[in-house]
Amino acid sequence: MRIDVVTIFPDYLAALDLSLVGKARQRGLLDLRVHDLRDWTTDRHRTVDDTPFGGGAGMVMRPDVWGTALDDVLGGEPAAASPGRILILPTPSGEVFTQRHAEELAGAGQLVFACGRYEGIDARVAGHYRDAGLDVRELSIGDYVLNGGEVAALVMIEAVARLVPGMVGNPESLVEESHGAAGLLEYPVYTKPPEWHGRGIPEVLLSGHHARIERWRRDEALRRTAARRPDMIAGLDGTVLDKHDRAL
Ligand SMILES: NC(=O)c1ccno1
Repeated sequence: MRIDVVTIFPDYLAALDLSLVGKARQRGLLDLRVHDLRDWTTDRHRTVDDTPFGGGAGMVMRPDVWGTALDDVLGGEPAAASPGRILILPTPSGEVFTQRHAEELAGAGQLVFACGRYEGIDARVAGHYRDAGLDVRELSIGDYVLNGGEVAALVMIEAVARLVPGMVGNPESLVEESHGAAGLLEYPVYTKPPEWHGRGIPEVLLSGHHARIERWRRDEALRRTAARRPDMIAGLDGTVLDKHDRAL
């Protein structure tokens, strides 16, 4: 998978050289490229923004600079001729990014993140590439406002990259995670020492009885989800909950 990030703060993406994503880059699992938007400016001040039409506070990022940058990063072909490519604009006004998005995006050939700053990117940029047939997503990582799209891009890249085959050592570890296939939050986990500040381990986890352990973990996942995210319980497919679950 190729991931491109276009930003006026390339150093913000330095974290992508670390940990799992960094190792994946070294192993050739991810072709991750960070671009400085100002490299596509033509004036000596390397201007990327201007005042908003209609007035108002702040500045808006120019469509002409973004257009030349994205045309280059998208390979210069007509965008529509490139299936498997997705242009992502992180924005607080976007659809909320979820694990389902991460799973879908992990199957793309190329993700291009356009990180806006100031009051955002001129709306014609998204429209131009959408009308050209490119899959354009305006996505938010949550109901709050950041100073730019870089942190949101980091969050989405990590959530996606870890799902790319070969990224995590044991793919099994992805199965029971929160927001995974079961549609629940993950159960509580414990490790050594067996006692800590007078707190022990749930007995069942020491029993070696796998069926009981599995049942306990599912019960805890259901209890935790019902307590913290009742909306997720409401959204469960009716066939997911068995008689025992419903009795909890
Ligand atoms: N909530 C967000 O994803 C966001 C992106 C840029 N500013 O806020």
